[in-house]
Amino acid sequence: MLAIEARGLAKRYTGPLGRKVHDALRGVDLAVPRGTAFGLIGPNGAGKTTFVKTLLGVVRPTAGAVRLLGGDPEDPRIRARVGYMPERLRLSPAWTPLEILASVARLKGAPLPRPRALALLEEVGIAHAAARRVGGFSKGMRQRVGLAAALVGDPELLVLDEPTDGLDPIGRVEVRALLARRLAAGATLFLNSHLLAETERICGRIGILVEGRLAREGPLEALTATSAEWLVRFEGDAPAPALAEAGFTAGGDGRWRFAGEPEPLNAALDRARAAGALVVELQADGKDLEVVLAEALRAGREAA
Ligand SMILES: Nc1ncnc2c1ncn2[C@@H]1O[C@H](COP(=O)(O)OP(=O)(O)OP(=O)(O)O)[C@@H](O)[C@H]1O
Repeated sequence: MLAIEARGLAKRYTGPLGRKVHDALRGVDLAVPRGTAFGLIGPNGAGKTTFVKTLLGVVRPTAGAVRLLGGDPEDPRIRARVGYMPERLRLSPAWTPLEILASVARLKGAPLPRPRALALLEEVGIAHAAARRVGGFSKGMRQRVGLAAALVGDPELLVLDEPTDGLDPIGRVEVRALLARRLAAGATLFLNSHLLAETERICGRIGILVEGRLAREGPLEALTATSAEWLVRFEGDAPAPALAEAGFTAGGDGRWRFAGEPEPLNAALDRARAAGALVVELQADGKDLEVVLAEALRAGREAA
């Protein structure tokens, strides 16, 4: 079952008299299965926010179609099952977090007793300010209120545009843990973020949007994997000739390199251990998301 299904999604923003302004989306196909976490990344202006708004029926696509949780994103019954946190939160300054949650609950037609609202605010770490006006809140505090608002009604699909923007490092860890709990409970996460490390930690599947097109899409491991290479650190006085004999080559940084699939790697590690070596660190030699993004950008611009 799919949580999100986009087919041939295109969005052309037009100016007065229909003059062409910008093709923000140029035919995006995407399927996100239920219960998974998907991260959309890409440079400024790539069309990420337009994509999210199109998903949610906030922006009408020029061409193509979207299904959310098997239904129409403009259907209020579908909307009630989706939690959305926009990139630019507009919170009425005179309202308190409790009042904001109550109003979201009314809009969604979801009952929200006060203890449940307080529990939500507790979960995002803002319960201490539950009855204070948000006008005086810091960016991080506002962000937490926005996240609590997105969680009203325990949505099956959470669409979050830059959810950790403005949060301090502890706040980021807390939000990551919260998202992991929701995912474990069966929710689907769709994250739009500039923070690659953040996306890498939360999402199992990644899409890279470049100039309105999905340049790459797939499981994180597949996007970041190089050929099967491993870096191993042995305890200081490991016998170098025996390591070379076992199939390792010196990496130059104190680590040893092994090229091969997990099975031959383990056999080589067994040989090294039999010769008295002790493994203290083992790492797959992959690219990080930053490198993958840079490659996708280069390829996308060369193709354009
Ligand atoms: N309402 C609008 N009218 C005209 N052009 C728009 C409108 N909204 C967005 N655009 C243009 O569409 C393109 C994609 O914008 P969008 O906000 O979707 O990108 P983004 O990937 O979310 O960028 P960022 O990472 O900077 O938030 C940009 O060139 C932007 O200027």
